[in-house]
Amino acid sequence: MSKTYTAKDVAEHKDDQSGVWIIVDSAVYDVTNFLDEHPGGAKILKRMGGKNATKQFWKYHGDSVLTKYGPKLKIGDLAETAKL
Ligand code: HEM
Repeated sequence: MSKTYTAKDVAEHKDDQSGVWIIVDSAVYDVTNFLDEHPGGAKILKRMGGKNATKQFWKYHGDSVLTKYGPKLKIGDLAETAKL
């Protein structure tokens, strides 16, 4: 079973200390260990830490990016949109 997180949980993870989590669509990703690997750079990703990055994500990437990295980085779903 996948975990669910609230937007508040995600908002508490926005720096090196707490970890960097982002929301894309209804999923939560922990990109803490991906920051230095990100081809678009750590800075732009860090800036979205704790936030809903859906709009920014789809502006720069296609489905294939989530197919490739999603399984590695996804930690759960957003509680508000989780289907029971
Ligand atoms: C789960 C989160 C993310 C993953 C796995 C990811 C992965 C990647 C990958 C694999 C690329 C290389 C280009 C490609 O294959 O399409 C890339 C490029 C890029 N990403 Fe991300 N990214 C993430 C989140 C974000 C976010 C939130 C932003 C913006 C705030 C962002 C901005 C960019 C930019 C600007 C590029 C460079 C595009 C270019 O040079 O044309 N990424 N990212």
